[in-house]
Amino acid sequence: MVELKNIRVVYNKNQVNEKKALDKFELIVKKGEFVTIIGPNGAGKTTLLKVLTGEVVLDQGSFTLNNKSIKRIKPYKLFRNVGIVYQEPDRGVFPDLTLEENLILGSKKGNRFFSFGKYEGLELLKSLNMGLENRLKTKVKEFSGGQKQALAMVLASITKPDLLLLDEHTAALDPKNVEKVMELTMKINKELGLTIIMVTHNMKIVEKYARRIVEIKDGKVTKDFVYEKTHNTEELKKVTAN
Ligand SMILES: Nc1ncnc2c1ncn2[C@@H]1O[C@H](COP(=O)(O)OP(=O)(O)OP(=O)(O)O)[C@@H](O)[C@H]1O
Repeated sequence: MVELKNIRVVYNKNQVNEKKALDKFELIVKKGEFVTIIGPNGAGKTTLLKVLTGEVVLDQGSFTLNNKSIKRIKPYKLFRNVGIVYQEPDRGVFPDLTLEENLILGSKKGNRFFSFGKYEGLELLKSLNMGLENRLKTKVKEFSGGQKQALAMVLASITKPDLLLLDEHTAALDPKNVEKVMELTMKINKELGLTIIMVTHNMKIVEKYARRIVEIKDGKVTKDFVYEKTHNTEELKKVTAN
């Protein structure tokens, strides 16, 4: 479970360009939940993800992950407990290594079992039918953006982090690959049971895949509701119209 209480993050504190990016920010995410974060530019979405990865210092408030205060988790531990996939497919993979080497490095036991070729995640990748089945020995830099991003998702998930963050992870992909990567996202949530917080500006994705939607504006949660596709499309329309 993720618990953010009364969070304030201030950039450039005590300078003329001081900016409160999050203020009195509250969010609780249960284990296994899939939460979609939306909001206008500058609302504080990326800052929220930076709080969750431990990249920014809290000016005020507390963040607990599975009942442990992050103040007591060492940064390298947080890195292991929180996975993140960014917009740019190259950021989440090792482009100069082969698919097999990427999977070995990404696996939990990667280092110890390197020579035995043990790795996880290949079945998940194969199930997407993205043409990766027979490309274990191919260098990842030769893959398409969609293939790389699918691999980045798998690498961020196979260690089963307590939390998986997705920062506009489909924004650089063409519509076909957006669908594939979202299919994988839902599998990772449902089949691996990972808790996911996804930031997106893509309202088609919101309409098709979102369940709980949290809207952020001016550093605060302004809406938080479960999107029942048949029931409250009006609620979603109100949010997306802004
Ligand atoms: N490193 C920084 N130094 C100073 N101000 C910053 C910094 N990072 C973000 N900000 C400011 O904090 C506010 C929140 O930014 P943030 O990047 O979290 O918003 P966002 O919702 O992710 O926006 P976008 O959708 O455009 O990515 C903005 O006003 C932004 O200009």
